[in-house]
Amino acid sequence: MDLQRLSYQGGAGPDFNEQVLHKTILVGDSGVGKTSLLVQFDQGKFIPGSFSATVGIGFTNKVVTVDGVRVKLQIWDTAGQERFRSVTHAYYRDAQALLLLYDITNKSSFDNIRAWLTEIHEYAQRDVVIMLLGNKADVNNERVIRSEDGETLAREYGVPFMETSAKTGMNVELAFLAIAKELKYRARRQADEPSFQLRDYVESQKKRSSCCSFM
Ligand SMILES: Nc1nc2c(ncn2[C@@H]2O[C@H](COP(=O)(O)OP(=O)(O)OP(=O)(O)O)[C@@H](O)[C@H]2O)c(=O)[nH]1
Repeated sequence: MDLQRLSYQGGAGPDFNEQVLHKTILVGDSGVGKTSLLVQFDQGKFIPGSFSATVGIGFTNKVVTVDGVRVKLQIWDTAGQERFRSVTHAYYRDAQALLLLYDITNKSSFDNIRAWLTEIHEYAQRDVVIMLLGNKADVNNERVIRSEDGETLAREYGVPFMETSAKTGMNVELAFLAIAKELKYRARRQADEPSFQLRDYVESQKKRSSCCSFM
């Protein structure tokens, strides 16, 4: 998908520049739906049609409100193709969060998750927030990766997991808001504030929306 159309300052408000910028990066194989996920989150729409691979990297700024606090996310959309890997690695280092996607209808995109995690551990900060997303959950009839397989892999690496659909919007907002909540908690934690566990939060929110799951 064409990044030219994505690189603008979305959701800016009056105190936009006063806030801490939280850099979040979308990674995963080419075609898993990174650009589509970002467009769905930012613009609430899905652009169907032929697939056009991202070239290079671009970002969208988005301000979200969590627990009454405005959190500014700078969301970077990377190209999944191998030939851009050295470019995207350079962006990992100052990322606070990484959303790692696979496509539930594409086995190799799931098999490659371990390699992505190895790269992330090599190039990103040790305490980077990672979330695993199994995208295209709307295409259940072409599913080759069971939801439990995603859960098991995520548990092995100690990261939260959910299935999403950039097409229907399923869990898209939840994924970004959960990341924003974790980043807000880390940046502004008050001494008397109870600790926030991202995985527990994601699990509780998934249960609440289990009415709409595709499994
Ligand atoms: N049905 C369905 N199709 C999707 C979904 N997400 C993305 N697609 C389609 O999958 C194709 C690839 O989507 P992109 O968002 O361009 O994938 P990408 O991960 O950004 O790919 P690269 O830019 O090459 O890294 C497009 O044809 C999208 O319309 C989804 O949740 N459901």
